[in-house]
Amino acid sequence: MRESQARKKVHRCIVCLKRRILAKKGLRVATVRENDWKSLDDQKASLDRVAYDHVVCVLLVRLVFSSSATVYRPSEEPLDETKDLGCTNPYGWTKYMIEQILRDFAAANPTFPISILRYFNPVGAHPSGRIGENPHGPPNNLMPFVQQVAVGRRECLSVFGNDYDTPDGTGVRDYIHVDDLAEGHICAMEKLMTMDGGCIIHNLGSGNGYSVLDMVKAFEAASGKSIPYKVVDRRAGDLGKVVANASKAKADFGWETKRGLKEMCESAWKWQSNNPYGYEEAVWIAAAAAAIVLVATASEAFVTVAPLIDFEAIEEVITAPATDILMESKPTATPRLRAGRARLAGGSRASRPRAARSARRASASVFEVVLAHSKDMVTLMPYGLSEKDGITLWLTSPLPLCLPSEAAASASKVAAPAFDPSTVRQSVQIGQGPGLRISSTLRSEKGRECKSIGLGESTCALRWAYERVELLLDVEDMCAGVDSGIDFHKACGTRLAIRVRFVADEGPSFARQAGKRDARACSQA
Ligand SMILES: O=c1ccn([C@@H]2O[C@H](COP(=O)(O)OP(=O)(O)O[C@H]3O[C@H](CO)[C@@H](O)[C@H](O)[C@H]3O)[C@@H](O)[C@H]2O)c(=O)[nH]1
Repeated sequence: MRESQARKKVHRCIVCLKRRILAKKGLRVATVRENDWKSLDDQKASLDRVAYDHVVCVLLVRLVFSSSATVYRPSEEPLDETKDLGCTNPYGWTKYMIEQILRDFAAANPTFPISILRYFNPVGAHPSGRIGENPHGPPNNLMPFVQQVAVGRRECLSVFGNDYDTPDGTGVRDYIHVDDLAEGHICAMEKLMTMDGGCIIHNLGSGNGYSVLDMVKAFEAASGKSIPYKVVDRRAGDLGKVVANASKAKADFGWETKRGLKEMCESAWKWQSNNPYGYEEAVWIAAAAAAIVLVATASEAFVTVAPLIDFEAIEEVITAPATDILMESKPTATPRLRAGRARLAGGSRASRPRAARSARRASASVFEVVLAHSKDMVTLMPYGLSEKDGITLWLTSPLPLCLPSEAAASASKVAAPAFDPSTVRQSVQIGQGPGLRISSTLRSEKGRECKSIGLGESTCALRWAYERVELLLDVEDMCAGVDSGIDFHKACGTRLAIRVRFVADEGPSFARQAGKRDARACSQA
């Protein structure tokens, strides 16, 4: 979908939303296009007065601002909206200043109602586990850090100080589930609909304080994981206790938090465990049952498929479109592709040494791979490679990688959703073990966008921007104990065609490693 189409779609949604709001208020709905606002005065005469006002209001003059508890002058008393303001960090000052501007603006424009919402500590995720917080780099905030420890991305949580004047000495905060926060916004918007002007300010917090260790324990209970932690010095600027007095929001628009620590931690864990590396680094591939097909071509070199092979599912996954796609990308490979599939489907381990022998003869080997995979991890283990070997992987997304529809996911069918760049995030994550370094180039089929991605030692991330792209991964170095493998984490949505080519100056040194690999492969299978 082109950008203009995406914009139109968003615009239609906005208009639809506005109409619904108006209809809910029992107002006549006037047809007003987004871009018409400048000429609304001209249209005034032709519109029903009330509807006009509300259309204008909906379009132009109602605003909810996401502010923060950080605008309050440091205080360990429960913070109500009358407490003194004053910040200790630049982020806080941005919120403070915007609040000030909005207050002034509302005063100067008495028909412009504004709601300022001061968030306390939002945590948790959408209950589906598909939308969650995705910090860039090491998380600064407590819960994302805890989540990454639980999922194995970080070793240990640092607890910033245990000598505060709090029950267990660790910092106490007012954590609020993001869904409660979202509902707070709806309440604020509804309140604004009843207002002719003015600026209202509300805290969005629960009024309950929990310590760092309370949060750790709650998360351990929700996730079943242990969260190792060590106590370190206080973080500069931290307060012992920051808790909201949230009674004003309840009094003014009937809002209060409904979800507790359990829901916060469970939803956060669902998100994090489903997406260990967040949006950028998650692999979204087929939603079928755990299945993977490797098809050896060219020199018939081999890749060991470690766990979770479900050949029935594979047959289901390798449907005509996938094959077509492979054919499209490499038409001459088709007969070998079939042969390779048959051999793999037979699952004969005895064929592996033979495949390795074939591979020995080759200085370049090509594997065609089709993946279909559910939540579980599948490991592709490059067979019998040594540190001298190079490997090149192409990951080709035949269809845009999308989140599957719920229905498709629950039916364990491969979904082929429509491509909508405004809503879809498409990504792949490749994890490597120690010693495996990868660099990559992402390019769209039409060469419209080229991007180079340097991969770290353990992960890589990319996002598809177009409907069809290739990811070219050059494995530059692979250590001798190739038990690292290449892990494709988590995924669903559609199929990936992956071509794997081994490249080495003198040919892959399978001879030295094949026996060891075979033993390992067998023990894993
Ligand atoms: O790795 C960590 C991170 C945090 N903490 C502690 O956990 C508590 C919560 O910290 P954090 O999640 O960073 O939240 P706050 O420091 O309360 O700040 C958040 O909450 C404020 C009030 O909403 C916002 O203004 C800030 O932007 C937002 O980061 C504090 O006691 C921290 O000392 C740790 O012990 N270890």
